Amino acid sequence: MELKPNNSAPVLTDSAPISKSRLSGRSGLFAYPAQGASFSPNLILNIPRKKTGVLDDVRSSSWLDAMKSSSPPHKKFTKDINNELASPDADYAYRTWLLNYPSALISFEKIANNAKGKRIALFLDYDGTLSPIVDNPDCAFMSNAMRHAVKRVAKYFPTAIISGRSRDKVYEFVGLTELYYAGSHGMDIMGPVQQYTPDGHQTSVWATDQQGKEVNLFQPASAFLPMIDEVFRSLVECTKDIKGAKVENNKFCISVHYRNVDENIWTTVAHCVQDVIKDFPRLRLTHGRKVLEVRPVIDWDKGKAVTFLLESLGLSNCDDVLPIYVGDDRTDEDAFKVLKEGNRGYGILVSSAPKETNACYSLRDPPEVKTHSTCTG
Ligand SMILES: O=P(O)(O)OC[C@H]1O[C@H](O[C@H]2O[C@H](CO)[C@@H](O)[C@H](O)[C@H]2O)[C@H](O)[C@@H](O)[C@@H]1O
Repeated sequence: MELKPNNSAPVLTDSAPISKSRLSGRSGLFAYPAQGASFSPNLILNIPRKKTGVLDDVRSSSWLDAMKSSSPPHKKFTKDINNELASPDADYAYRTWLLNYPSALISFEKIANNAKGKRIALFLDYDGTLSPIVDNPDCAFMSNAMRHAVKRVAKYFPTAIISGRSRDKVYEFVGLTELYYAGSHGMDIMGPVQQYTPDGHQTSVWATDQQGKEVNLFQPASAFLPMIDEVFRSLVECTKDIKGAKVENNKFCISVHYRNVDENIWTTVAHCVQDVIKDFPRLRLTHGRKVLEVRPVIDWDKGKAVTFLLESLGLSNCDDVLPIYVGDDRTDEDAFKVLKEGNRGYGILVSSAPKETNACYSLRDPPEVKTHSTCTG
């Protein structure tokens, strides 16, 4: 990929010390010259982390509870899909929850009426939304029918995928050139060349995509690349003897999967992760679906990525634009919140179990997402 820096080159604004050895000697890893790499001061999050006591956190039951509750047991997408709701109690709870978060399929007419005269902008999560949750993260393929539905919808509406995966990986899975892609939970956005410069974001560069088309690359955490690489290698090393553990490099963040690890040793996984990151106060840990995620402490998330893309597309502050975000995970809540707070559009949560959410509607699983996309397109 050829990169062409535009006029608004990143500024060196490292407001807090970071060891020189971690930044030096690895400039080749930067997507654009390390000289221009930035810790944008207004993006740095101030999350105090105690140096001691980190491991105590892991030992506490709240950690284990969070790990246990991070994902319902995934279902095989076969005919017994409703087995999860086999218990009458669970079924009742789900139907009661649906009163507050109605099915986007059943509410399709209402949604279509709201969208009348408006331009829809569609944002989609990948894992658990377009592809089913499976044991091996490398095999989370989307179906051809889903690909076809997304391709069709993207013909009519600007459509972006915002994933926790690396941007390259999610593109490899989806393979559609007509979409915009944001990887690493929105920390790696390949969007349109901006006719409109999103407010206060000076760290974009022009680049060319696989087709040679000019695009805009926004990577607010680019200065963290050497650190992420170093931590990735340490995590691989320290989890190598834990059967079933898998460390995935998502470029600007790292996933440590424990879905296939014996539940009795989940705390061992958590210990390893805490042990590695305790010396990196600029990294933090979050929970995903049977996964611990290590990411830079910057004020950036999927919600900010939605705002950024809407601005880049010239679609923000327009009354005639209706952004819709479809996602299944905690990280998607940031995007639901952004749309809900500004009353700008709405989120659709993909879940087959009741969950607290900022979304307005729900879909049960990826097959329902496909049906909904087919209706929309
Ligand atoms: O933002 P997303 O596109 O939803 O990505 C979030 C994480 O998804 C992947 O992990 C999850 O899906 C795997 C495949 O189904 C599953 O095995 C794993 O347990 C889930 O956590 C991906 O591997 C992660 O890197 C993403 O951060």
